[in-house]
Parts: sequence; C-alpha cells; structure tokens
Amino acid sequence: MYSIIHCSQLKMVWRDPSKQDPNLYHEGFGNHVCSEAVAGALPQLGNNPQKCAYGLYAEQLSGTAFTVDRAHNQRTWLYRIRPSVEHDRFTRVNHAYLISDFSPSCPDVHVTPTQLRWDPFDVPSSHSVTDAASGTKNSDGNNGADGAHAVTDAGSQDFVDSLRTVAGSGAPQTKTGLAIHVYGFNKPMTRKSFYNSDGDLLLLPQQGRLSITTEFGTLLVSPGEICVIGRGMKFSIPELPDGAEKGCRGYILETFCAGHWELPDLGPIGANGLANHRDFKYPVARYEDADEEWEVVNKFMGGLFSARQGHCPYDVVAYHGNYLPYKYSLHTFSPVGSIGFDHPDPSIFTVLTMKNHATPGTALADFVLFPPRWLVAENTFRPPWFHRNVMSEFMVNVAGEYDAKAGGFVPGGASLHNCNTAHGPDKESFEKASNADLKPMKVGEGSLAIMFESSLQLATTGWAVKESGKVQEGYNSVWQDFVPYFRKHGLPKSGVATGGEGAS
Ligand SMILES: O=C(O)Cc1cc(O)ccc1O
Ligand SMILES: [Fe+2]
Repeated sequence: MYSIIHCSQLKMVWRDPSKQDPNLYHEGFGNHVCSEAVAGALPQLGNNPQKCAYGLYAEQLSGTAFTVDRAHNQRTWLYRIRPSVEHDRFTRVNHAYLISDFSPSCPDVHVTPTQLRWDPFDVPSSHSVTDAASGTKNSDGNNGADGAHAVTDAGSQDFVDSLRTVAGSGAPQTKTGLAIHVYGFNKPMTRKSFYNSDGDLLLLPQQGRLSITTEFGTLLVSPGEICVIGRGMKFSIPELPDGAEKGCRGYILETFCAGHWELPDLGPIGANGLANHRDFKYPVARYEDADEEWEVVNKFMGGLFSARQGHCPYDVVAYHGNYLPYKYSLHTFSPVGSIGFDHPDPSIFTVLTMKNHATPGTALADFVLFPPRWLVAENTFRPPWFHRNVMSEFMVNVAGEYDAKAGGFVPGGASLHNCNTAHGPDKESFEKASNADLKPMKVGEGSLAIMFESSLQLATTGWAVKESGKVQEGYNSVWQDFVPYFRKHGLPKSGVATGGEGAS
C-alpha cells in the first residue's frame, strides 16, 4: 500500500501534453507516487534542495497535521514554476446557496425527520440566461478590509456558481461534520481555479463527464465513477464534455473532519474484495507555463473568497507524495453477499469510509454502492427490509431503477432518511417481493444507486426543501395502507407473553 510508484512512461525529457494518453494514471490506493512531466525535475535526494532542478520552487501541501501517525500521514511535495503564494489579497464573494451553518436555528436550514425524496435538480441548459440561475452575487464587503465583487455573469453557471447545499451537519470551522451539495453547470471555468479549505470533496457525476484539471494533472471522471479532491487542492473544470447541451449534474459529499477516506477493513472477508487498491487512479504530472490573469476561489469557513494572480496555477512540473486527488470506477467494485439466507446489512457495500476515530466502528460517513449483483438467498425477503437506522441515509440514484422502490426514485434524484426515520420497501415492492418466486436473479443490471451514510443527524437547507421545488410532496404516501395480514389469523385484539419460555 505504501510503495513508491514512478511514472513508467518517462522516456524523454519532456512529454507533449497534447499527446498525453487520457487514460494514463498511477494506480493504487494510498500509494506514494512520483510523477515528472520533465525528466529530472524531482530532486534525487530529499525534498527541498538548495536549488531545485530547472529552477523550480519546492512546495509542500499537507493533508494531515505533520505529527499524524505514519499510516495516516498525507502530504505531497510539488515542484512548480512559481510558488502558490504569488497571488493578490482575497476578497469576499457571496454565494447565495452554499450553506455551512447547519444548526437547527439557522434561517437557511429546515429540519424535519420526515422521509424526503427529490426529483432531479435542475441543470441550466446551454442557453439559459436568467438572473436567478446565477449562484454568486456581490456581497456587501468583508470587514471593510477586503473589497467584494461578483465572480460570474448572470445566467449560465460554471461548476462553482452552480453549487447548492442540500443537507449537512456540523461546521467547517471546527472540522466537524459534513455537507451534501448538488452541482448543475453549463459553463466552463475559464481561468478560474477553486480550492476548498473546509474539507475533502467526493464528487459523484450523474450527468456529463467531468474533465478536471488539478495541480497534479488531469482526471476524467464519467458518471459511474467518483473522484476525491482533498482539502486545499486546486482544481478547475475548464471545458464541457462533447454533447453537453444538457449540462453536467452531480452530487458532492464534503467532509469537514481532519481525516481522509479510507478503504474499509475487510474482517473475515479476507484480503480481497469490495473496492480493490489497484482500481484507484491518480493523475500524472502536467503543467502549463502561462503568464495570464487567473482567479483563484477559495471556500474557507463556509464562505467564498477570490484572489487574482498573473500566472496559471497548474504549473506543477513534478510531484511526489501520497496526498493526491484520485478517481475510482464504481464498476470495479467486487461485491459480496448472502449465499444462504437473509438480506445482509448494506455495510457490505462500503466503498470508502471516513472513520471517526473517537468512536471506533461508527463512521462520520460511509460511501456505499448498490452494485449489480446476484440474489440467491432462500426463504428471504430479498429487498431492503423495513428499518430505522441510527445512521442517516442520503441516497442518489445515478442511473436505472433501485430494487426497493417501484418508481419515483428517478435517475438524478435523491432521498434522505434521517437518523431513526422509518423506511424500507414501499407497499408495491413489499407485496411483489414477499410473493416472488425465489429463483436466482440479478438485480441492478444497468443501474447505479449510492448512499452517503452518516452517523450525524442531517439538516436540510431551505433551498433543498422549498426553493428548488424538487421535493416530492407525496413521498411518504408510498408507505401507507399496508395490509395488517395478522388480522386474517383470527387472533384476539390484544395479547401478552406469559414468561421466559421464548428466551434463547
Ligand atoms: O434504505 C435503503 O434503501 C438503503 C439500504 C439498503 C439495504 O439493503 C439495507 C439497508 C438500507 O438502509
Ligand atoms: Fe435505509
């Protein structure tokens, strides 16, 4: 897991980025990676020689405190054309829909234990030009010291403009909690770079492939894949995919805590299975040496701040380290399941976990997948059972149909079943599954549903439950009028156990 990997494609001093294979990645979750776009750009010894090769500047980006134990310590050394610090002062930019205060008394927040389900959130089409579509607007200034300005024109939106917070808990300032956002953009980020000081971002594209430029190189992330961009890493989405008239939509899980995603322990499953190390892909170094006006937007303590700089921030010629953005194809997940009886807990489908080290076994967040799989369990109600989970469950349908819902949970849509909120199969799915012929059957073919599961209670935003207009008002009616079959057995209206005769 902690081996050093060198980019094997280095045959000459410099590689032409236009000829770069878009499928060239380093592989292996948690690896220390060495990558050079110019041979010899990495120091032969140490991290910060008196003079770096090619006159590059050495810069360390840490992802954990310097003192974190070796197994969890993350940092990367960047060798770049200019140091990142060469930028102007930050000015405050208001963003109307990015929320980071989830206390129940906050006016932007709407708290309810009721089951919630959303139709797909809107994505502006390539020609939409309404004011309302713009997520960012001028602020009144910030403490008088920094001026304020808008970062976007009204109308079409880029990735940053389009961010809308749906739900969350905790606060970035104290590095506790998480937020769930949705994006829907139709405009490239032109000479605009973004980094998040509030936490790691797990991006789940649902519509439209993302071409993500990062300081470490490029990641192409299609629906069916996820990517993780760590706290402090700069990135841009500078182009729209071919045929992107419908725009790009996806969900983001932002984790505020100081830790990072880990592969779950496998326990008795053994050394292999679920998400395998080698299927995690890291970008290869790639740089632009350009003196041009760039805007760097930083999300910091829940707010957006913007600074200008006169050079392209993607000027990293070489890097080595283990604090890196990465992508993962959900199609490479190797599921395990019940081959006897009973429907197992969905923790068997955990792709990545964000551990809460204060409460072992109870994750701040788990990223869970419902992959295509065979169901063979005998004498079993095979879909998810009725349950009241102590963890909160935010689900997204990326594609196809989810087996516990007979409709309504549509691709691009989402649902939230909060801490202790009862849910499970709807009436139609219950009747169908409890009378089904239990032949081996494949579920989930061509479909993809995921869950952000959290030990925290999740507050929803006013935008998500009201302004967006996407909440399905009648959702909870799918669980009404279950037949009380018990009554067909002619038993008395009340009863009581007589003693310990049933104890095991
Ligand atoms: O509620 C859901 O659909 C998610 C889920 C799936 C499952 O198989 C078991 C429990 C669970 O919460
Ligand atoms: Fe559930």
